[in-house]
Amino acid sequence: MYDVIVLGGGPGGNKAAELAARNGLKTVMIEKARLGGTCLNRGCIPTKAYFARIIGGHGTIEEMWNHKEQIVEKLNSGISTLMKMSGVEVVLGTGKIISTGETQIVEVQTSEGIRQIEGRNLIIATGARSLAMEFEGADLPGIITGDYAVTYPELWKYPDCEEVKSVAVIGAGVIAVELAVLLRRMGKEVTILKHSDQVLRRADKDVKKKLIQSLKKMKITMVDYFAPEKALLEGEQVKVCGTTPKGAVDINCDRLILASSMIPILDGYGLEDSAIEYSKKGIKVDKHMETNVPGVYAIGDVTGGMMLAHLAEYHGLSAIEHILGREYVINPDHVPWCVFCDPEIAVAGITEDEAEARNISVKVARAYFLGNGMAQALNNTDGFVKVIASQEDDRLLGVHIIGPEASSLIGEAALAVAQGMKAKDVARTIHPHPTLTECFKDALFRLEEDS
Ligand SMILES: Cc1cc2nc3c(=O)[nH]c(=O)nc-3n(C[C@H](O)[C@H](O)[C@H](O)COP(=O)(O)OP(=O)(O)OC[C@H]3O[C@@H](n4cnc5c(N)ncnc54)[C@H](O)[C@@H]3O)c2cc1C
Ligand SMILES: NC(=O)c1ccc[n+]([C@@H]2O[C@H](COP(=O)([O-])OP(=O)(O)OC[C@H]3O[C@@H](n4cnc5c(N)ncnc54)[C@H](O)[C@@H]3O)[C@@H](O)[C@H]2O)c1
Repeated sequence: MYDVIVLGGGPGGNKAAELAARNGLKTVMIEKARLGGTCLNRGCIPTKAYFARIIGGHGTIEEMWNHKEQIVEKLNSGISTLMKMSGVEVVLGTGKIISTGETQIVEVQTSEGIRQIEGRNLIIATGARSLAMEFEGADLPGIITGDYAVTYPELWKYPDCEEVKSVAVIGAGVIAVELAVLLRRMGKEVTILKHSDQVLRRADKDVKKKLIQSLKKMKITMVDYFAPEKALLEGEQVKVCGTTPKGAVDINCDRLILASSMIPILDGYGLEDSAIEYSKKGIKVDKHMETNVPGVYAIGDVTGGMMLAHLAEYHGLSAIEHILGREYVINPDHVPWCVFCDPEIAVAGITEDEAEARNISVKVARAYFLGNGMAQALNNTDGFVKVIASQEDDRLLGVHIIGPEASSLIGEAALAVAQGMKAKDVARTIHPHPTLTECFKDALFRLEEDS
């Protein structure tokens, strides 16, 4: 009998299994494909390997695919080693929940046959997939879903990628924006077909405005309020036909990427036949990530909401702490997130609009990278840091960065927001010179000047 069975070996499952085993719990993790899940094999890591090459300017397009493959291989074997060293037993095969209750039973179809595994606790970490779009022809060749788009050699690998001159992307979320920017910077003609007039719906309004300007400057075409009706093949090309409030729009492209949201995976592992509560938004959990069935937890993308690798890991921490009789509860306002486009975007805390919706009176200030010595030295001055603090008690509520190395800069802001620090105290924490972090400090001081 195991103490913990983890179903799914992505970032959520890996972290939960590692923490469980390191805390002395007898742990088994079941994975049907490759360790590392979406994040390592076709999500965060491959896209950022491309990002570093294409946007960071390290090396050529020719080297890019191999660089990505090497990183994925290296990290994949790193996870195997980590699991072994932590004392996690890894079972490769497809798991199916057979029963839940006092004892959780999962049956695993392995290459050697069926194995039945019993445990006191079960953690479901089966992830998400791209939402299937329902228009006619959505499954034609040349049409790719966002969750697997980085695995296609014809989009990224030289010389195969030379064949593809134009790409259209349906969606305007993080996946759509990141892929559109990478492909544009590789020289493709890129069209973003948007559901509304927005991009990155959860981002701050000034950041969105700046992002749209940057996308236009890059000559990425955007079509607003596009509703796809059908797709057809015209020779080697895909023709997407749809409507907008201004009339019919047809787009011809070599490849079409469907990136209009990810949805939790709720089928294929016995969830439907179990007593575990779920809706199409995901498996329902409480603040400890426990489902309605005591001893059964769900973490990561399968719970819906914000789908982020780091959040999946912290969900894992929350579940394991609860199993150990301790508590770690996540405040959704304290989950930072980043978008690896050009300029980079990073967020900690809430937006001005969210503050307004909650009747919180706020003060807001900005500082621009144009006035920052290190940004000037890096010749990368495009963007700003926007800070939002409570008018009442000066608590830092939100930090929104669009600019150089935004994703590396957000850690400090995430700490300050999560710890409920006052903007004045963060500003008075000495920031070294010359660094990009001074732009954050400058925005904080400006908050004092403006109020
Ligand atoms: C293109 C793209 C880029 C992304 N970039 C970022 C980023 O930069 N930063 C970020 O934070 N997030 C990013 N994400 C999101 C991130 O990948 C996910 O939030 C993260 O992978 C979720 O982790 P998870 O453990 O919940 O699920 P997953 O990583 O999806 O892992 C689930 C695992 O469960 C396994 N599994 C499923 N069913 C079974 C079964 N029945 N038996 C055995 N195993 C099973 C699957 O094979 C898979 O390995 C990106 C996603 C995509 C698609
Ligand atoms: N850098 C990162 O952290 C990173 C990178 C990629 C993905 N992710 C995560 O993965 C998850 C999924 O990303 P995503 O981009 O699919 O989702 P998302 O929720 O960010 O965006 C979905 C987008 O698709 C649009 N859309 C919805 N229905 C549509 C339709 N019928 N036609 C056209 N557009 C439509 C929405 O308006 C929205 O802009 C997110 O939670 C995201 O945070 C994170």
